[in-house]
Amino acid sequence: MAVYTKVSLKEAKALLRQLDLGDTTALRGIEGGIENTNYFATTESGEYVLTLFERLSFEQLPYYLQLMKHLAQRGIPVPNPMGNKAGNILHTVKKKPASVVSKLRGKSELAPEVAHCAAVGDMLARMHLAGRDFDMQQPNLRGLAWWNETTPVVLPHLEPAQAQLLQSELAYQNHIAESSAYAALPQGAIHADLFRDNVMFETVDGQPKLSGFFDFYFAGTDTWLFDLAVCLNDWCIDLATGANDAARCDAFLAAYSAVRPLTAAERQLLPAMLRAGALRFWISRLWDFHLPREAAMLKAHDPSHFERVLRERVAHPITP
Ligand SMILES: Nc1ncnc2c1ncn2[C@@H]1O[C@H](COP(=O)(O)OP(=O)(O)OP(=O)(O)O)[C@@H](O)[C@H]1O
Ligand SMILES: N[C@@H](CCO)C(=O)O
Repeated sequence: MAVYTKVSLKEAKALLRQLDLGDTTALRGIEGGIENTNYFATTESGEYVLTLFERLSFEQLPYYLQLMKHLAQRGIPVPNPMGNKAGNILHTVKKKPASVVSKLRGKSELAPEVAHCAAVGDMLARMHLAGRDFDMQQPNLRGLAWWNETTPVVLPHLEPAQAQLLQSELAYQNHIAESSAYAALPQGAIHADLFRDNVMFETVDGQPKLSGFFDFYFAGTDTWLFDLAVCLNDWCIDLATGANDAARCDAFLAAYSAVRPLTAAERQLLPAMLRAGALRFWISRLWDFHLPREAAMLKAHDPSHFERVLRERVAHPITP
């Protein structure tokens, strides 16, 4: 259960009252998640999520919280950070950085169908456009520089064929990043980790309705195409084999492009970015698996999944 730091009802009441959210009537620890301490809080004005950040610092958090606030203000369904009278959205509880955000309705859809993929594609494009006038910058901390730094750390743990694939793919991505087509890719604030478990859906009139994107703590400034690729690699593949699912992929891309048509450079580089998206999570999973740090040990994801996805993306490039 992800409650590393216990918060009493009294402590929660004090904070939520300061945020003008009314009296807190219930506080319940949330079991999912491994990074942070999370509670659902019910107050007279609604339901909220209280998070105590166990790893991210006071310096790192403003980018993520301000991005969520910015997107929420522009109608993108994301948790909205609640501010105090002075407008501060980063709080302190038990000496740890803390936030109180609106609770999203619904639940994650872990076996998405075409309709779910279309809904995520549509909202992803809207989110990218809504982020255009967000004025804070932070590099994608799990981008190319991190892949170059981390590859030598994980290489000693790999079989020769895996090491060869990892090194050749990294060389390919460094080469792509130098190209003029890459330089032409539109950039902005991206989520960078929008997997099935970071999106909520509710059912309205028997139909799935997207009710929110959350967990923005890998967000950063990067190409919109990379964000799209990360999504396609999770929402639109067969998890057992890593193979592309053409129907879901087409639906995702069509819905995204209907809101923001892809540029020529984006269409050209989609196959390369699908490989980049697989490489990013292969490396991070290898890193978590072979070099575990405290909390990450609790549920290291299977690295071989993204090795399979990468091999599929190399063997069967898709053309948008
Ligand atoms: N704003 C929100 N609205 C509704 N539910 C939320 C919200 N934020 C978090 N949750 C619920 O809490 C669970 C844990 O949150 P989250 O996944 O962000 O955990 P974490 O420990 O902060 O990060 P990680 O997923 O990286 O371990 C989610 O799976 C979701 O069910
Ligand atoms: N979505 C990531 C975990 C959090 O970054 C993964 O599946 O490896």
